Amino acid sequence: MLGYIAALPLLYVFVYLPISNSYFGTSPRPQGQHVAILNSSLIADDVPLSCPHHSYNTHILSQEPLIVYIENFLSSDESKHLIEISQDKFAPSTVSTGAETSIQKDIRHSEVALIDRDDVVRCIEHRARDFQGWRPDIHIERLRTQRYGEGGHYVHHYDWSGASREADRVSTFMVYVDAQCEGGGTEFPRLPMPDTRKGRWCDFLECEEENDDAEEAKKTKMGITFKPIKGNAVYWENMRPDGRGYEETWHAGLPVKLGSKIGLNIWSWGPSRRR
Ligand SMILES: O=C(O)CCC(=O)C(=O)O
Ligand SMILES: [Fe+2]
Repeated sequence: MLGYIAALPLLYVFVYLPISNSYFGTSPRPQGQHVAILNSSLIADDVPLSCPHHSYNTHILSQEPLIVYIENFLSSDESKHLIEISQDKFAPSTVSTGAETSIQKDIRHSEVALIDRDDVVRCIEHRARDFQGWRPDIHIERLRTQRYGEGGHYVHHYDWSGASREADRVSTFMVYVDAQCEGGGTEFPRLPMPDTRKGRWCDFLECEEENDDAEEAKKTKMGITFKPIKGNAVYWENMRPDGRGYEETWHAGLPVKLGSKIGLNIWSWGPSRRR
């Protein structure tokens, strides 16, 4: 059972084709190399772009699957800009089962804006590709902001689709662009709580009160919730090396109880290793 995923770009034009010499002229390429054919919802390699210096802090939550918390992924000017360019584009979010795409507010209650690729946005795309080591085999899906009002939420789901043998969403950046809200955390019920005595996890995760019972405190607790903190991001890898999705990445956008939250989805597509 795949469950619901955020509406997918048109897959049929994003097919990883084995490169053949006849298609690409005479220069021979090694067998097994692949190339993506892109449509307007996936971003092709770009002309070089000069981006202002930007720095962020990283905190590794897990190595397998790789999950990294990124402080200051966006500057406050970038967040402001993303909010501005999204305003007149927000439309009700959809969910997709693979075959069908529909609005289902019991599953996903929010609005999404497919944003234009101006220079600020392209520098954010560059940052996301740079973070992933400029992997030549991945392509970023057109960026979308997502706005949740009171009661807005997204039930537990995977970001990977499993729908195509050729390509999948190999990684996710969940970026908090605005977070003037109560509630609205991003919950991963299948991830264990890290040792909160090490690192600054309670700055970023919902933490329980200190437990005086030493035995109780030692037990590993399952389930973590990232607080929505403006400018910060959670990065995770969706796919195992064998091509299956990581079940640990099952996650939800918890209901916003008060106020509103704006997220930014950065999804990278890469060749599927499924057989
Ligand atoms: O808003 C969140 O916290 C999660 C959003 C999400 O999982 C998604 O858009 O795929
Ligand atoms: Fe998600």
